[in-house]
Amino acid sequence: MLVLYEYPEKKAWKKLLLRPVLDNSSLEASVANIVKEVKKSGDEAVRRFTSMFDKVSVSNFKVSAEEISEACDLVDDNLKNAILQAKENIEKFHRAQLKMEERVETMPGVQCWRKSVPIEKVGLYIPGGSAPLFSTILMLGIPAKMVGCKEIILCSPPNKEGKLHPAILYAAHLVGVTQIFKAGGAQGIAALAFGTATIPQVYKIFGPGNQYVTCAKQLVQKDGVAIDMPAGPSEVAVLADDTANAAFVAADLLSQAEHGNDSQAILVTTSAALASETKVEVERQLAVLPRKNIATIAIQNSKIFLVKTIREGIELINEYAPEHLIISCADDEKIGDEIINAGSIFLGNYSPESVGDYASGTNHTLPTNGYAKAYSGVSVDSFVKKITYQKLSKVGLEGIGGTVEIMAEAEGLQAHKNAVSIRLCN
Ligand SMILES: NC(=O)c1ccc[n+]([C@@H]2O[C@H](COP(=O)([O-])OP(=O)(O)OC[C@H]3O[C@@H](n4cnc5c(N)ncnc54)[C@H](O)[C@@H]3O)[C@@H](O)[C@H]2O)c1
Ligand SMILES: N[C@H](CO)Cc1c[nH]c[nH+]1
Ligand SMILES: [Zn+2]
Repeated sequence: MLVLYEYPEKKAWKKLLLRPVLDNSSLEASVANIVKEVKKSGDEAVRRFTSMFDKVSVSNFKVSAEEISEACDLVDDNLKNAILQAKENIEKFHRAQLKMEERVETMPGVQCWRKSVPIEKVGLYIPGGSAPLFSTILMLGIPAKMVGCKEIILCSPPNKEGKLHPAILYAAHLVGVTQIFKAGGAQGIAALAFGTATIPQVYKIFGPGNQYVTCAKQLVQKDGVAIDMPAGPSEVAVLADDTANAAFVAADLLSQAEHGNDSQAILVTTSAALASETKVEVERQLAVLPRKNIATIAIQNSKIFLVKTIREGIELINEYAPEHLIISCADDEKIGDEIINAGSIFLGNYSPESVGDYASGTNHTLPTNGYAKAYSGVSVDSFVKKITYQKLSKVGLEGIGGTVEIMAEAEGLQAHKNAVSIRLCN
């Protein structure tokens, strides 16, 4: 049952907006142990934790070419066509992000420019604990391939038969993943971070996952591996006025609630009528969901906030910094412009969040747990490094040299000054 908070005071917001998290100390300790073991014992530890958590013993983590071709035959044409349509839109949206930057002459004879260089080896984590999220492969594999990453390594947890879902293998093959491994959870992340005899080490790890996966990504960063962002349990916030439709709002809240027990959905509204109708609708729609058990727990962690004005609603949303925000208000675009903290925004009554999850073109790998205050979702930029270049002519160095000499001297760094002076004297 969704809890309704009527006109909560601002000073209470922070506490009311907390996400449902596992006890952090025990989570970190158990994930740190898994990471340490994989670093020390490689494949043996990955195998051990796979039996422990995925309840299956896997002799060879690597997915063979035969397994891929068998899986491709198993995916029906309807699903293949849907995946192809989604792929086309995701490619279109991400291709528009590829921009060549100009050379800039900051002073006569001083040229500076920046070039995007693909990260050579990337690891894609594809969640598979409670649902095989093959759509995430499109979200990560398409931009990785588009920018030219050479090695694209995919890890995902095996099912009880020790296999990956056929659609995962089909999508991975379609986007050009180079190697696929049946290893999930914190052990899969650690394998990508340190490498094992079977699983190659990568330079950056991408992808969402549950709290174990997200914690592992954050821990391996300390060993010098980059990560995209903390993309943990899914969440959605809806900001609505009395033009919203309660049945649509309830469906949107449930669409994220069904991801996991620790997902969260919140409704912020100025309409008391919408608040109570949505409560009823959520119960009605929830009762017939196949993942009712999961969504029910997530809904218990979810909330409705009745606020006095939309302005107050905007402030509350900016404090919450949701992964997804749906704005179902008459002034959707104007309100959207005032949101400063959100991963991805869906405007109006006909933009359900699940369209962004699969097929509109935007990326669904997004910051959760308030990280949208500082992080963006995955984009083509996530898969490149930007190298800056500069070239000075003699005239250029003559023009800028004095400035550098004065600054270097003021910092007490004589050798820096000398590198300029020696050239100006010759
Ligand atoms: N933020 C985003 O962009 C985004 C996108 C898609 C999905 N998600 C989220 O990804 C998550 C997927 O979670 P999932 O569980 O279905 O799949 P998952 O693949 O992330 O995690 C499954 C793995 O967790 C590990 N695990 C389970 N219990 C454990 C325990 N007690 N100790 C240590 N490890 C354990 C196991 O190794 C298992 O293979 C959901 O929370 C969903 O909301 C987020
Ligand atoms: N809503 C998830 C991101 O939080 C992405 C997803 C994949 N499949 C369905 N949904
Ligand atoms: Zn989703």
